[in-house]
Amino acid sequence: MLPNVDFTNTDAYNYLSNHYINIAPKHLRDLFAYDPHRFEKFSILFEDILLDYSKNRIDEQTIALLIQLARECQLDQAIAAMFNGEPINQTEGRAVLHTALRNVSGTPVLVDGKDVMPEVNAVLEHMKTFSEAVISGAWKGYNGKEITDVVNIGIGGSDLGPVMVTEALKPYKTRLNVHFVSNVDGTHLVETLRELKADTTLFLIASKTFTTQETMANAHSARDWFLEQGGREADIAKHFVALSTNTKAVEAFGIDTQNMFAFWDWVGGRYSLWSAIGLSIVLSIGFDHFSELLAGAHAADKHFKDTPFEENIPVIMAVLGIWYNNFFDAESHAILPYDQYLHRFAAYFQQGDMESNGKYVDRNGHPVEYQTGPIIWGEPGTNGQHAFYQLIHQGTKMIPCDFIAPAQTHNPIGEHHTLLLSNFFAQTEALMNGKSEDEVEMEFIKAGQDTEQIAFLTPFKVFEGNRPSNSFLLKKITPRSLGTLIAFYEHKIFTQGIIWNIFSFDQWGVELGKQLAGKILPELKNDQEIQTHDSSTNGLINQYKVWR
Ligand SMILES: O=P(O)(O)OC[C@H]1O[C@H](O)[C@H](O)[C@@H](O)[C@@H]1O
Repeated sequence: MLPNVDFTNTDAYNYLSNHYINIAPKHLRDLFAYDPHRFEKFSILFEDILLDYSKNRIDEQTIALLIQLARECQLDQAIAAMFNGEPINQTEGRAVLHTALRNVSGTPVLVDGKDVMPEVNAVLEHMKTFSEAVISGAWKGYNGKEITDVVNIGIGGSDLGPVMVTEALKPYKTRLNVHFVSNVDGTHLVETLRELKADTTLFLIASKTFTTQETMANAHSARDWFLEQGGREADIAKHFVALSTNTKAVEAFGIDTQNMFAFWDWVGGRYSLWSAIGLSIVLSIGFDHFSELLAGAHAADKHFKDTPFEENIPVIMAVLGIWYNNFFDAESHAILPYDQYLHRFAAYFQQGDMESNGKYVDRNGHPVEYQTGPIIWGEPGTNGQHAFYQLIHQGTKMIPCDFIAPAQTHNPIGEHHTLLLSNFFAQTEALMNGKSEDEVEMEFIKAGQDTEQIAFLTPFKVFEGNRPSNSFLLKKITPRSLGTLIAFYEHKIFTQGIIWNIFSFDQWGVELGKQLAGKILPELKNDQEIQTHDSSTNGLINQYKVWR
């Protein structure tokens, strides 16, 4: 079972509250000036990933107290409970074992006394043989042609992870073109299918529950399209496979269960890219690269489980987030990859983090009296610099940022990568140092600006700095390093959920909208004026009925 500690009642929280008063007025520039060893003290190298967290508003005592906080919240016990397959997702009565999906060590993992690894490995073997057949062209469509295009139909966790990873690992692409359809807006499916041919297209219907409205609607329309384009009912087995935990619903849809890739209720949707839901990834980059992705994540799992908290990357990421969220009142956290291939990384962790820790009820069922999960957002650099960085540099909100960049690019053309990396280094330095009044004035004087203009313009050109960031420098984005990085973020989210004493692995908050949409749907099927809702909802629905 999970521990149950109100972190605001711990000794560490008390100490941190006092310590905050001491740290808050200090400028990072000064902290660096006082201590030339900050980088050595506050950075961790793991394989080909360097985390530099020295540009945070911390000193050694801050980290010691934050680690004490994690200890007092019994994080070690919680980690053991997760890895041991205890039903830590208590509101759904389930274990949380995405770590078993990448347990390449072969050691048994028990759920209710049963080792799940043989089943995990059997599905992986199925994914291997199937993907090899499709990639090699041995798997033929109904006209005897090779598959050229794969369309993954899924949403949320059954979409975002595979999209993010296939984009991130495009340099490893097989000959298959993999597409993703998630939105129930028909435009998504129509635009995706426009260029495709039924006899060379393979559909993956990806849904843990196989009941999700959007996915089922898209799957049925994809099947209609397939039949309209010349495919027959008997050909469906060659062109539709299911990735799901729900065998009955897969059968009811008409997919041969031979072509079903199973996973289990102990895999959370937003943690499922490592499971059969990753089949689109396997088809996109090949099974060997997928195995490396799993191995990278497994290495991160071992690091998280076995490393003292002081040197533990996910724990450090998590407690720094707590420091800003609960002491500095930061509301959001930006993820800023300086790598075009990682352009969906922040979007992926919007679900990963916000669906996990966007909760106001603690593990006792009581409303919390403190802040929980932050708003996660971000876009790749350098694009973001020309869009929203203004607010990060000179806005009124504190936005802790994670900067991520590879030292080596997959596309070394001209000076591009050096230009990119110069921006990556410059941004964290600028956020940290800022630019003082003196510096601004000196610049003006050098440029020959007149005194009146200098007095007027200086305040706008000053950057207060002292804005915190983490830097992840990776040697290169490879399947292994990406797997490790994703798993670090997953464990960060877990750690924060433990400290906030919330359940990170359910998502009841998405149900209300679904229920109400279900109620409204039949009301849209006639032309009668609606009066069953509040005046706003009635007004909107009735105007829609006039215009449609
Ligand atoms: O995989 P599915 O069962 O289709 O679920 C898809 C998604 O829908 C739900 O609304 C949940 O909020 C997500 O966590 C889940 O990933």
